[in-house]
Amino acid sequence: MIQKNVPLKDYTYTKIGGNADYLAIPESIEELTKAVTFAKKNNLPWMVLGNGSNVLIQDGGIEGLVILTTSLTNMTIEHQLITVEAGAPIIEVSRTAHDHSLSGLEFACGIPGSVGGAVYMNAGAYGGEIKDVCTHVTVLTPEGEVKRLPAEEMAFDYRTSAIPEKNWIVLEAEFVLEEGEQHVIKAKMDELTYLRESKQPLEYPSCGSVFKRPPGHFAGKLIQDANLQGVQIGGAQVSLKHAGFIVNKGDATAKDYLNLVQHVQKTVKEKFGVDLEKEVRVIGRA
Ligand SMILES: NC(=O)C1=CN([C@@H]2O[C@H](COP(=O)(O)OP(=O)(O)OC[C@H]3O[C@@H](n4cnc5c(N)ncnc54)[C@H](OP(=O)(O)O)[C@@H]3O)[C@@H](O)[C@H]2O)C=CC1
Ligand SMILES: C=C(O[C@H]1[C@H](O)[C@@H](CO)O[C@H](OP(=O)(O)OP(=O)(O)OC[C@H]2O[C@@H](n3ccc(=O)[nH]c3=O)[C@H](O)[C@@H]2O)[C@@H]1NC(C)=O)C(=O)O
Repeated sequence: MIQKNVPLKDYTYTKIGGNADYLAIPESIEELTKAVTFAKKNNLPWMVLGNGSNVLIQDGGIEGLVILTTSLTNMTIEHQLITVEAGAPIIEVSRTAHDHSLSGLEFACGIPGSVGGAVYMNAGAYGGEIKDVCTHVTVLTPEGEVKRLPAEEMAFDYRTSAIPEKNWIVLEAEFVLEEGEQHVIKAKMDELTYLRESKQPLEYPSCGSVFKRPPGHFAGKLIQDANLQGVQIGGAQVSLKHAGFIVNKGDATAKDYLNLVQHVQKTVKEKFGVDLEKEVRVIGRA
């Protein structure tokens, strides 16, 4: 079940990154807990990877065990409640909600992450956020306990939650939605898909927004106004379509990407006095 020295770049949206020392792809929550036990027994650090849409894995790869959740996709629907395992794509949950005439997850119809990743960072788009609909999260604690916790204990905020600090692994999330009319739900999803496709460079590998919105500003606008669009280091380029994205033009390394991130941060700071904080999670060995 646990493989050694596995390339990770095909598990990420940027198509960048070195190897994991160990990789587990559990097919059940029991197998996931066994993988954590393996890491503990062997004194290895462990981390979770979902859809790989918000990470930049460095070129030296990842020490210890990477647990990939993408095979944990069970979902049940009971009236207005959807209960779903961490590895399911949030896009699938959004589609299922539509199919059952449930409203509240339309905002997530184009969000590329897994349920676990979306909960971990309180994913949001077009005015909606996970915290608007998530009522409970079942987590595995570092001590090995499985706990079903109310959303209040997640401390959801703009692109953050309590999960990283507590070192919890999300196993399952519960979403409570409202009954709606299917054609209205569909119209909203179509509108958001149109907006996303017309504004974001989905034709190239990337990790979405590289920076958070600085208070009072939009990262993309600042980067555009600093004339940074099209600037390229190695294979990493500030997108010509949306300046808040850095795209991989084919052969970018994590080093290229991070050098460009630094260049953008420095230039925006010099021109506008604003600090751009990374939204993407940079992990692994340089
Ligand atoms: N709004 C948008 O358009 C976009 C939004 N995003 C959002 O970024 C997020 C990325 O999701 P995804 O691609 O699945 O995540 P990733 O695979 O990119 O993982 C990112 C981090 O999330 C943590 N994580 C992932 N799954 C779990 C889990 N089950 N339990 C605990 N922590 C977990 C890991 O933290 P650790 O290292 O601490 O283990 C990991 O480093 C989503 O919220 C996605 O919606 C991404 C791109 C565009
Ligand atoms: C892509 C992600 O999420 C996205 C999410 O899809 C969109 C849509 O709701 O809103 C956020 O982007 P964003 O802050 O860049 O929002 P956008 O609506 O695209 O742009 C904001 C403003 O900046 C302007 N803008 C944007 C890009 C650009 O090159 N130039 C520019 O001037 C836009 O015209 C708009 O007035 C999320 N990012 C963050 C960090 O909050 C992600 O999390 O990875």
